[in-house]
Amino acid sequence: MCLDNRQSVLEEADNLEKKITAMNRGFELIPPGTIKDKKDYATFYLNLSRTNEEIVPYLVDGKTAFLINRPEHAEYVLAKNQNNYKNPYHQYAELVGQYRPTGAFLLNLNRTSGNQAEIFEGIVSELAKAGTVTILQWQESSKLAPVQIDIETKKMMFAVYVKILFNIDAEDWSEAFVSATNFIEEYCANQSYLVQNLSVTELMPLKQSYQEAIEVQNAIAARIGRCAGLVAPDSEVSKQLKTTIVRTLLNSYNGMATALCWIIYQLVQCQEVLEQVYSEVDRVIGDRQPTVKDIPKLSYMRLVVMEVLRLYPPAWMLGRQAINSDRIGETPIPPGAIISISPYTMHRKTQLWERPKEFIPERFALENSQARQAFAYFPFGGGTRKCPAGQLVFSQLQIILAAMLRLCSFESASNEILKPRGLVSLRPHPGVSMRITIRK
Ligand code: HEM
Repeated sequence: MCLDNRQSVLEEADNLEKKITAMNRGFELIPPGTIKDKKDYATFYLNLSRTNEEIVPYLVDGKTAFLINRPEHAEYVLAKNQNNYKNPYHQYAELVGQYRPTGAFLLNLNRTSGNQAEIFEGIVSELAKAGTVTILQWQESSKLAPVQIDIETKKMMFAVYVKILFNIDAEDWSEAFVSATNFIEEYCANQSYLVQNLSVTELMPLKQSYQEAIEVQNAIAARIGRCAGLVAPDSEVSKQLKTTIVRTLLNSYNGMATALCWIIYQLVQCQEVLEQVYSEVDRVIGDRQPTVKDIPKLSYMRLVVMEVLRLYPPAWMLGRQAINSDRIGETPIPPGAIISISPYTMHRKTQLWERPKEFIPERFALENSQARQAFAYFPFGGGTRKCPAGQLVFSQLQIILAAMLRLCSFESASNEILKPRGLVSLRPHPGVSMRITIRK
């Protein structure tokens, strides 16, 4: 572990982070309600999907785009005819990088010796340890003030995945990376609004903060690259490697943190389900750390995780762009057309799901799932670009939740009903604030 590097990246990131948080923390870039439906992208697309049309055309910056509205068409674009649909360039390019990490990049990073099962055991033990340490820290700080779970889960998951993927201890960098990323996500999602509505003098400091936030991400990615030995100690880390590292981290920690946060929120809203989860955790785990062997025994918790990822899929919107002209169902698709495929809207369609707004984990029990159409449920996408972590994500969330719930209980510190806010990920809005106590 390279301590010198670690010290200087900390200072570098810390200075930049101070500037960003001074600019951004505590205020919304766009005053609530200013552009109504459009600012609330998740509701905008949900409303679009409520028509009976098989594909819903809509306008983006004057050009026609299409929202896929049937599972068979999601399957067609994401899998069956995937070669005709590439990832489009969009305003998040700086955030996610031009270079896309693949499953192969992830596998190469796993320098742990041993077979797949041993590697997975290592990941599980890392998650169980992180869940235990974090929940006790949260419980301590909750004595003074409620914990902002939406921010804290991101910091925890960032450190966990830097450890799992790169074998580096990065707790000290998580605050800087997470707040820089939050700022970029917010700025990119609202960029056209800001450009149209702010004067140059108002826009300048935001643009500068945005550049600084990108620098924070890159500085941390470069040090991770060096500390992990992905380049020689004295050589430059290429832009390609930096963006690959940033994007790998965003893919892994951001989705996991968002999922964990929604699960905790949803369980606290539904005490009956929470009680069943507690009794399963107590029966299966008792007073030790959860391990790989517990995963199949935490069967009710798995249904809970699947149902939360139906209601609140963190990767709520997948974008593609047609390369050649095509026909999807009855609809002609011109070359270059943007195609939006949303797990969020598909997971809430009344034609596919009974009582879709309700939280009913039992709908994922085997006997209730067999007749389900392919691509009615696809929180991890589909085809060759499907999430390489895929099904393992359910198990990883089971472990981290079991590690937390066996020790502590959560109580909402606010009566506010959260709304999903669709930026890069589906964030809980305005934020999840909880009190945490040791379970008797
Ligand atoms: C709840 C957690 C997660 C969710 C909901 C999720 C969802 C997704 C989805 C929907 C895609 C496909 C995007 C598209 O088709 O455009 C994707 C891709 C990807 N995910 Fe995940 N993911 C999660 C966790 C993870 C984790 C833990 C890792 C790594 C350890 C990971 C690594 C990746 C990578 C590398 C890709 C890009 C694959 C490629 O393009 O070749 N994800 N993820």
